[in-house]
Amino acid sequence: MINLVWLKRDFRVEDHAPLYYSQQNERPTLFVYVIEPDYWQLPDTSARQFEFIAQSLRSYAQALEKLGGYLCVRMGDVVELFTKIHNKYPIDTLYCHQETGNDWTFSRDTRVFNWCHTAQILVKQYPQQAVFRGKLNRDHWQRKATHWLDSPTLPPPSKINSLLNFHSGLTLLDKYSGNDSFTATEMQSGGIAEANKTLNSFFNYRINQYLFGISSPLTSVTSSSRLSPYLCYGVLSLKQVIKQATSLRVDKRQKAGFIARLHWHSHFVQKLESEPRYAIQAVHKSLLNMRNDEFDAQLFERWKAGCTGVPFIDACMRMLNETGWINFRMRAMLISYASYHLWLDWPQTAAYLARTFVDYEPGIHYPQIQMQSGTTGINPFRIYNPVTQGQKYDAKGLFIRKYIPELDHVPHCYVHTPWLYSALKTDQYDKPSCLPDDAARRAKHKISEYYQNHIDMTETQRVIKTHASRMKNKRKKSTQTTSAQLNLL
Ligand SMILES: Cc1cc2nc3c(=O)[nH]c(=O)nc-3n(C[C@H](O)[C@H](O)[C@H](O)COP(=O)(O)OP(=O)(O)OC[C@H]3O[C@@H](n4cnc5c(N)ncnc54)[C@H](O)[C@@H]3O)c2cc1C
Repeated sequence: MINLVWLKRDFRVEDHAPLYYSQQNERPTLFVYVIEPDYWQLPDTSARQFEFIAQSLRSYAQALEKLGGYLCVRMGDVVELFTKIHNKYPIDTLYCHQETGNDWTFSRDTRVFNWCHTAQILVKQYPQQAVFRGKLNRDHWQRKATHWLDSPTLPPPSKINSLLNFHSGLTLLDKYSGNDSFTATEMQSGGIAEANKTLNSFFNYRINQYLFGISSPLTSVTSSSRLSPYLCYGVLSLKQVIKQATSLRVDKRQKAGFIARLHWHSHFVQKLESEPRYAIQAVHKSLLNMRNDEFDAQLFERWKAGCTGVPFIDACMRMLNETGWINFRMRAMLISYASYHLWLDWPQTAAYLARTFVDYEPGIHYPQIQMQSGTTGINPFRIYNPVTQGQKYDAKGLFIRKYIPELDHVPHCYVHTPWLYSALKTDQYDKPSCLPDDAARRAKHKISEYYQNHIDMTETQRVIKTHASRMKNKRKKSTQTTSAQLNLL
């Protein structure tokens, strides 16, 4: 009999519960990662995410080998592959981390665990965030989360009892099985060494600029921690990063701002875990049909390509397309612009953004998308003015000029509003379909009319009870001295 460690989004050897606990018995262990072609066909997945995973898995294989373990990579359906393995090497226990993914991964997990049950294989699943399965009362979440985050982290095992004595199938990582070629030319690299390098540079130097720099797309590239892809694919342990951050001797406000966001990670993922509908439908049931009667495909294409005619929006989208990352405020502005100014329903825009993000984490992504699109029914409308945002966070227009060379010749006073510059030819850079102020006015009118006529307050109470943070009042007090970004939540 063997142990099977099933890797999903957890490519590290430190604080890795499945790896650690699988070595507490005498059985040899097989470490498996399965490339699932059906997953990589989904509209919210992309080649850039696969590339990051492939890099991280290669580095994981090296780390495992140092402990005496070897990695097996296969491509196909997980249940079919596990059945084959089980026929050859009977599996006693399947060890894995709990995953809060999209609808597809949830049904895949259900199939795998049902199969284990039928084949009488024991399943040991461990959380890697402060996220809890099953019906959860939000009043108790904070206490449970604190308890879990305070519990000790696990060391890597000193030695691995491996079934294999060689890595198998690593070359499959060179063969992406998805349906797009959406790679990012300048994306962050995956792997344990890269993760540690990023973490160390942030903790040793960059954290001092954290709250000053995170709002602008220019400065956030270095001021923000840039840990998101390492956290979402489990190259770093969230718990370990929180513990390390807590013991840092740096400016208290910078440290508190960073740690607060690490806690938000689990707070948001818990929303999707508690209500998986978040990924497919408006969470407030009265708002299910708010935007579904009109979807302008042409506007959608212009938004995706960074060609809406509004320079700050377009520069942000082009940066995202090229690098696979942009800061929080600009993500919020991009989706808000699509949902309000362009009145595009969020499921398609959310899938596109997910595909652009190397750090796509469904549990953060969908709740954020719905908050910024006004479909939770409990968050205030966030209709950003892209011109004033641009003037505030890119006062000199450097960011715009970096990503929109068509505007090189436009005088500085028009760089945020080129539609006012009469010498601009439309074959160089399009005019917006509707001026931002007019589009915002129209959206406010539509949304308040819809809310007035359709909102069911019982449903609003249900959403508050299930999902709202119980930290609200405390947080409001503390934000007065920290960052304006906190107010967005
Ligand atoms: C529409 C929208 C979609 C988003 N989708 C994702 C996503 O798919 N994956 C993702 O990791 N983040 C997502 N975010 C949250 C946030 O933008 C990113 O976590 C952040 O920009 C990543 O950069 P960083 O690691 O340098 O962040 P830092 O500011 O350095 O934060 C450190 C970590 O805290 C967590 N964090 C930060 N902000 C938030 C937040 N608002 N909510 C929850 N956790 C947070 C992340 O794990 C992040 O890596 C989204 C935000 C919006 C508005």
